[in-house]
This record gives sequence, C-alpha cells and structure tokens, in this order.
Amino acid sequence: MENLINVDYSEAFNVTTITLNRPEKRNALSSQMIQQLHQAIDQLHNNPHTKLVIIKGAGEAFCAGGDLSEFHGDLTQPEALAMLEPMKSVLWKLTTLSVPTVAWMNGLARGGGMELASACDFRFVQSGSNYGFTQGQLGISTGWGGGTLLYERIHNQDAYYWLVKADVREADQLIAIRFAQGVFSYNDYIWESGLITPFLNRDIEQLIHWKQQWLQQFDLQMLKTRMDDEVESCSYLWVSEAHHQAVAQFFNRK
Ligand SMILES: CC[C@H](C(=O)O)C(=O)SCCNC(=O)CCNC(=O)[C@H](O)C(C)(C)COP(=O)(O)OP(=O)(O)OC[C@H]1O[C@@H](n2cnc3c(N)ncnc32)[C@H](O)[C@@H]1OP(=O)(O)O
Repeated sequence: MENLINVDYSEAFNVTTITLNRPEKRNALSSQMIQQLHQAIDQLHNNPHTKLVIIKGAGEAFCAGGDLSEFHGDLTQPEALAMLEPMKSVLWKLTTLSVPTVAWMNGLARGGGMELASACDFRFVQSGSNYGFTQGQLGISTGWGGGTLLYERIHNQDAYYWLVKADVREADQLIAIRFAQGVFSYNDYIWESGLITPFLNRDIEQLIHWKQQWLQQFDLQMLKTRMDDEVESCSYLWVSEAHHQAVAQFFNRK
C-alpha cells in the first residue's frame, strides 16, 4: 500500500514525526490516508520513548482538508455521517494522546486541515502561508470535531466568528488570535527551531505531566459528545444544494 502517511522516530530527540505524504494534492486527506493516520497514532503506544509527536505536511502545504473528490459526492446523510466518523476518531486520539502534540503547519491549510491542527496541543505556522476554516464557504460546517476543539484553543467568540466567516488568514493573524503559538520561516530546520527546542529540553515525565494537567481541565465525556454532535450536524448539511454546488465549482474552477 502507498505510504501516504510517513512516520519517523528520532532516537536523538525521542520525537515521532508524522508526515502527510500526498503533496500533489496538497496533502488532502483521503480515506486511505485517514486509515494510515489511525495506524500511525495507534503505533505510538508501542514506543514508550516518544515524548513529542509532530504532524507536518510533505511539499508546500500542510493539509488541504478532506478529499473533495472522494468525500464530497452525492452521499446520503447516514453515508456522510459514516464517512466523517473515522477522522473524528483520529482527532480524538490526538487530543487525548498522553504526550504533547505539535502541528508544524509548513504551508497552507484549509477546512479539515485546520481541524487536524486544532487537535494538536500546539500550532506553529509558516510566514507567508495562509490558513482557514473554510467549510462554511462549502455550505457545510466543520465535520471532524475540529470546530469543537477550536473553541478550546482560542477565545470562544473568536472561534464562533471564524467558523461563520470561514475566511483564510495569514500566519500573523493566527498568532494574534492565539490559534498559533509561533511562526517559522520557509527554510527553518525544524530541529533547530527555537519553537521545538523547549520540548526537546524536557524529560518525557515532565511532558506527560503537563499534558495530563491540560486534559484535566476538561470533562472529556462532554468534549467527546460535543464532537459527536458537530459531526452529526455536518452530516445533515452535507446533503445541501449549497454544498454540492460549492464542490462542483471547485472542480470546475480551472
Ligand atoms: C470535515 C473536513 C471537511 C470535509 O471533508 O468535509 C473539509 O476539509 S472540506 C475541504 C476543505 N478544503 C478545501 O476546500 C480546499 C480546496 N482546495 C483549494 O482551495 C486549493 O486547492 C488550495 C488552496 C488548497 C491549493 O491551491 P493551489 O493553487 O496551491 O493548488 P491547486 O488548487 O492547483 O491544487 C493542487 C491539486 O490538489 C488538489 N486538491 C487541493 N485541495 C484538495 C482537496 N481538498 N481535495 C481533493 N483535491 C484537492 C487539486 O484538485 C489539484 O489537483 P489536480 O489533480 O492537480 O487538479
């Protein structure tokens, strides 16, 4: 099977890097990639030395979201719900992972790509790139639980407005709204970046404690229910004419 998800463990740093490897499609997530993401995250539990997980994209993009050609056909509401569930499960696993997670957003992200980033504990963005929860422009809403997680990452009023506005924003705007915790340049080498160094300088026991402390803020059952509700709502919007027209417009754009 094609390696659409690459997993690299650094012995030197005790860090596992998961790379979305479909650059020709701006790392748009297909069902096969989502399946491989599940496997990659499940494998993390087999390596007790991993103290940080970094998610990044291959090529010039971080992640263009769900695969519009695969997921956005004429699905019924139940079919849409079933199609959305697996990636919601990936976001849940990432959110509740026992060690810190970083989204190294080395290029543009749209829609579900932003939801994937919202499931990470920290987000670092690339100067000159742009990012947006653009599902609203497609006649739908966030559909993997990442909208729920956005409310836990930035001020709730800002989260609500971004989801409604569904606009694309520059790296510095993501810092201003506190969605991102740092900005790096195009040719910054991740291991030499001052953004990652603090994690490298800490022991796994410290990092596990801080992650546990973060998660203890939440009623995790309520958080999961909110994510479930989000996905179900999106599945009803899936069958809207606005959604079908928006997807057709994308593929007829050239
Ligand atoms: C729950 C999550 C939610 C869902 O699944 O419902 C979503 O994530 S909905 C999808 C949200 N994402 C988008 O709407 C992004 C759509 N893509 C774009 O706006 C642009 O492609 C962009 C800005 C990501 C990149 O633009 P650029 O000019 O750099 O490249 P191209 O547009 O020429 O694209 C290159 C190549 O990639 C294919 N592509 C890009 N995005 C997707 C996607 N989301 N699904 C499938 N394929 C995608 C694009 O079609 C081009 O392929 P090619 O064969 O070369 O025509």
